[in-house]
Amino acid sequence: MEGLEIRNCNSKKGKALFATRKYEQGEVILEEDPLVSCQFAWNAAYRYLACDFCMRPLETPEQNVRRLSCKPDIVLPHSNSFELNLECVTSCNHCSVLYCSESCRERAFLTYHRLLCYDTTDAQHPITVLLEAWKQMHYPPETTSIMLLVRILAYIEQSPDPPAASARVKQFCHRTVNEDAELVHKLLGEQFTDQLNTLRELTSNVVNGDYIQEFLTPEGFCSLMALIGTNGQGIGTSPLAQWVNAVVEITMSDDERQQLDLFIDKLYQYVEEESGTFLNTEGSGLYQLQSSCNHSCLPNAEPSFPYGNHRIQLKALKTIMPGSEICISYLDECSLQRSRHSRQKELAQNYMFVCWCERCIEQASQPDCTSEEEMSEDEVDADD
Ligand SMILES: C[S@@+](CC[C@H](N)C(=O)[O-])C[C@H]1O[C@@H](n2cnc3c(N)ncnc32)[C@H](O)[C@@H]1O
Repeated sequence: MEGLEIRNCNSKKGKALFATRKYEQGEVILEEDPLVSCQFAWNAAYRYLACDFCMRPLETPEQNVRRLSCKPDIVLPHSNSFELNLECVTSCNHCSVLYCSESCRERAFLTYHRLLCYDTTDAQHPITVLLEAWKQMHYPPETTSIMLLVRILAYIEQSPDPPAASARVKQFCHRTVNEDAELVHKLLGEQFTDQLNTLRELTSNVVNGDYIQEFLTPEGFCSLMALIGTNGQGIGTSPLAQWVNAVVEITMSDDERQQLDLFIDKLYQYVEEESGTFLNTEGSGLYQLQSSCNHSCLPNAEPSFPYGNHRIQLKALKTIMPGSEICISYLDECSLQRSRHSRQKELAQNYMFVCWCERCIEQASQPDCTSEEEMSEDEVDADD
């Protein structure tokens, strides 16, 4: 971990990632693969075809946009600017799960799949039953997946050194028992206690063993749910988004560019109309270094998925000096432009913390400039 260190930041933010050397704007700070990752259950149900291990798309951008927009005749120009090698696609030797390569198949089997191999067409199989229960409790847009939790448990249980694997999992952001319960309540809604018990029972039918007993108690399971809710990083590997990124780089006349931009806007509109919420992130993963990155409303780094799979890259948005904390934004561009009041509200509602970033601390001493529109949204919220 050259050039970086994880250490305690303060009592408000907990652990944080710090630079131990200078990073120039645009420089890659880190790249890492997740401990485990998985597709969201609803995305899989909508046949979002991706490698079961690394989430690389297993369909071309054209196939992807035709399916998501329900327009089978759409033709994407410059399709050759996006290469998708589907020749190496393979499946598990024992079940029908698909992988983009032999290497992903082997790594999945070694990490968790040995314990989770099952006939995906068997409606009675404990994994199918668990996924169906999860889908009924957690409608899109999903923010995490019960499969991520199941893969963590299988990862510990089939590890050559289960206590060490369990310790690695426990290093992720930790909260108190009450905070865990509050977070899971938020994740599952009003029925949370019953639903948590159902999920716990169904999960222990899927994966069980000596080394994971502590995670299958009511408290341990709640804590693991909070762990995936707090640390799960959304993974975006949409082939359509990758095609858009590739065509933006092509040199063309202003006229052609304008036509192409209009065409892209229309594509997104079609997709949004048919299956909007399935477009942006297709799953989530648990990253050891990345998950120690705190949020800032003035971020100095940005994560992306440049390889079209679950490998994350963190790049500097500005020059970062040694000793500085490296922060990303948990909010989207649009929310970042809003007042402190609105940003704090969104972070509290979606991530359950009060933001102590530099920008919020500085703005706390100034009069809040919440717009009338934001105020009236708050009033609507308050009425709810
Ligand atoms: C993915 S973890 C980041 C690492 C975390 N600080 C730790 O100690 O493991 C996300 C959690 O960090 C804390 N956090 C992140 N950004 C924060 C901020 N700007 N202000 C206060 N707490 C923050 C919140 O508790 C949040 O749920």
